[in-house]
Amino acid sequence: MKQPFRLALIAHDQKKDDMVAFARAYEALLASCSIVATGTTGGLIQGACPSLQITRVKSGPLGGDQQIGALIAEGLIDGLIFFVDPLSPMPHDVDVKALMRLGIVYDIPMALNRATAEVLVQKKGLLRAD
Ligand SMILES: O=C(CO)COP(=O)(O)O
Repeated sequence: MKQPFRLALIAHDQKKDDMVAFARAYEALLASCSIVATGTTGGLIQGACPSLQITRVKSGPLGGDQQIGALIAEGLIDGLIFFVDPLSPMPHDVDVKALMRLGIVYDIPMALNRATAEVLVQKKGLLRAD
């Protein structure tokens, strides 16, 4: 049986509206995924897209980015969509960098803006490698 694509979704505060709009636009495709999200992002997406199965970890500044990084290191995430705010300083900037670093180390598809996220969901088709 085909295993669901394990997708992590994260958005910084200034990008949350964009993430919710993205999730609504692709709700039917995302519904086939097993989604993990940071706390606030996950709550907003869940409210807008009731059909999605979302597991929420902690909020980013409280360790959520690190939790998702640990899932990547364990081989439990197939792709990351992280709408990053490039214009605001973040208290947890080191966590954000560490998460992106692990995405590179483990070579998972990692979209940091909507244009790339669209390519990921449309072209890659959210298919697992295994
Ligand atoms: O801060 C974040 C990512 O760095 C996101 O966390 P929240 O989804 O809890 O706002």
